Amino acid sequence: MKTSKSSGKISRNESALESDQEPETTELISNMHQGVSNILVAVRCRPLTKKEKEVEDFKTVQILDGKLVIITEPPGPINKRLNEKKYAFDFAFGENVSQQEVFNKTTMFLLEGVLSGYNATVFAYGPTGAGKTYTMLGEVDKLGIMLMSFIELFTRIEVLSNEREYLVKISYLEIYNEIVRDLISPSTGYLDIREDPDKGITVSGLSELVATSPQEVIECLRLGNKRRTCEPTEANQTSSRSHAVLQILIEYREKNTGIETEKATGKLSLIDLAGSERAANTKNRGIRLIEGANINRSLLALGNCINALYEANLKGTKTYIPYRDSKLTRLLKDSLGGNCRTVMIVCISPFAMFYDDTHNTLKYANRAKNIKTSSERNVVNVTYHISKYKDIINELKKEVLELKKVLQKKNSPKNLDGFDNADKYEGQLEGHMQKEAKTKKMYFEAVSSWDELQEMMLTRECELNEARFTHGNDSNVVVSIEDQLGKLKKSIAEQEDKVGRMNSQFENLEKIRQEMQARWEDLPEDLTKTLKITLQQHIIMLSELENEQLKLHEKNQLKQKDIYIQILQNQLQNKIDYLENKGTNTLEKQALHKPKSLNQENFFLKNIETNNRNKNFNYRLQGIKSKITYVKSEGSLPPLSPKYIPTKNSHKKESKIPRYNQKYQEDISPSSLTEINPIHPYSSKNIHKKGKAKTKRKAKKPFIISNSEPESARPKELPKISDKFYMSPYVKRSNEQKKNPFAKPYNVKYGVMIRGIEKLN
Ligand SMILES: Nc1ncnc2c1ncn2[C@@H]1O[C@H](COP(=O)(O)OP(=O)(O)OP(=O)(O)O)[C@@H](O)[C@H]1O
Repeated sequence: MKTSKSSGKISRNESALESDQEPETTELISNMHQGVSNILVAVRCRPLTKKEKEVEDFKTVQILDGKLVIITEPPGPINKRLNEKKYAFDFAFGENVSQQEVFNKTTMFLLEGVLSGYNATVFAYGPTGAGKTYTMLGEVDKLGIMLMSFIELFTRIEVLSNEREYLVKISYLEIYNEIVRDLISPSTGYLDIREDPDKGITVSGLSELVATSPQEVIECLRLGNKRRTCEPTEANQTSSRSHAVLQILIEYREKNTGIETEKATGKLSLIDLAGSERAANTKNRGIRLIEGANINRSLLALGNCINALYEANLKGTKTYIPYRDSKLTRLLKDSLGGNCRTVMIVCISPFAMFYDDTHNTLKYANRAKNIKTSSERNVVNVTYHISKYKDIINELKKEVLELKKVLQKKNSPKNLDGFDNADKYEGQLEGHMQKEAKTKKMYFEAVSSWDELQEMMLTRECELNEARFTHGNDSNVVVSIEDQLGKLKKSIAEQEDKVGRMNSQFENLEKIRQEMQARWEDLPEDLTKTLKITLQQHIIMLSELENEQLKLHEKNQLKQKDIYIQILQNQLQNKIDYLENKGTNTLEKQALHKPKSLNQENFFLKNIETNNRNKNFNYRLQGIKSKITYVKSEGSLPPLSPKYIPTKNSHKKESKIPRYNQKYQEDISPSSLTEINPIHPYSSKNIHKKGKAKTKRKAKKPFIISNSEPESARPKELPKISDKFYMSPYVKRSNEQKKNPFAKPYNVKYGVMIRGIEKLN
């Protein structure tokens, strides 16, 4: 036998179920399992008995397509025309349908549920002599639903015994004249029907027999039926005068779980009702009449309950259901509207004399089929197999995740009305951007000031050199310039500190900005977009600011190169002059020029060496380029190197390198360089403002330093200026951020000049 351990489902019986059941049954079963409908109504019409055929062989009932019941009013003296009514049911079984087929279609599918903790009820309803007992209990060799259910249940339990421990208990009672009696132990007397909050409807004191095989149940039923109140009536020679209720309780517990599991209980109620009858037809008298009244009373109550359930279903509202009107309805409370899957097998007779009963029965049945109830599993103590716990845990995990998401959404500002928090976040960003922009500007200002100080220092160094050359080392002018240089160096060091502070301030602000961005993730999508766009604009603005600074710096670098070229040209020219004069001039001339030229030459060579060793010289050249600007714009003489001081011999110099001749003569004319101004007259931080050395400039003709100089006119080799000046990493990053402004920024130093400061340190 094939079993499925993991799912606990019954393979053998499922396949048996599939093979035995009609497709429409599968649909009905599916509907019942889904709770679409919890009541299945089947009609079974028995054949005419011999006796009936002798009286009247007209059949009032016809079954079509296994679902349709056509009832025809027998023709009489008044109604000559045949009057037909049609009713459709879940199943309609004709007179030739076997017991097995009825069981397969109406009861077999319930058993799986019963074995898994659901309640199910099958009851036969109908007028007396219509075949209820035949259907439920059966006859010799024609077993009814009760016995077939037992046989099937025990077969299934055997299959499932590897996984579950089952306990089967049976009780058998009758309701006779509104009295409940135990059919297994008749000595228990009359019993009470009670409603237990946990167990549902129970009969107190009812004996329960633990059954281990179908044979035990057959024996029990045989004994019970002997005790059942049956009397011959006009309608039925062995008429059941009571409602017989067989209940099968199935408890089970999962095996081998390793976990203490709880038990589940399924209950199958199989009911053979007493026949509904009309006193007129039965011709009962005395006790039979009272029996009939009680039977009809309980069946009437059953009919009323079915009606009420039908009405409630139509209205979709809660309606009072008169279960308490009879013992039967009290007992069937959870078989009709409660926690139960119910099958009502309506037995009818085609005998013409029972036409009215048959018709009324069909009307009830028609209402009953519209009842929908909600079925629940009896989970007093639910037992699960270990594999099911895994599924449950996974489902619970999913549920927890979903709930967390819901909770997050609920707590998130996204759910606050619209953009309640938009102002707050926009305000924060605005404030932060202002801080960043301000800090960045302050940083650039600090660097510019530092640059200016560097420029001044270079100027002073040039002046110092000149002063030493002109006035001697101990002169007042030299001492004064040395003093100024000392102060300048101190200011430069302070300015460097300031630049460093500004830089780290900006870095901190950047971190804060990143934290702020992270907080935006939980905001409404539109708000996040707005904030990101605003931030993007801000970053672009910063980049533009940085680019401007870079452009300025590059421009200065070019000018510095030009100046440097010019210095080299001068050196070269001086060398040439010196060599030319060496052979032709007098010894006095040589004495006059040689020391000066050598002095100048040493000064610049020293600077070139310094430049090669570190980049200080670059910064000093930066200072020089500023001077050029002054020279060009103001026509003032730059107080630069002694190189530019003309020789007293003012004859036109002829370069031996022809390509330099013209330019050199234009640039350095003797008349324009007769005097030098040792103090830069326009420096904003001119510490010599009040100095006595302030003199008026006389020279008008400045150097013409132009970047438009043809390439061929430039010296082939220039002192290298570090690549780092051509592209700021910050600008690089900003360009990337233009593409993706929210890309994670990598760790860089900001600005080009700060690097220079580091080098200096
Ligand atoms: N489907 C059937 N095929 C053949 N015979 C049937 C069928 N149904 C009922 N009978 C026969 O009809 C007679 C009456 O049936 P049964 O006793 O089951 O009726 P009942 O509804 O239980 O009546 P009551 O309510 O009075 O107990 C019996 O002799 C039974 O054998």
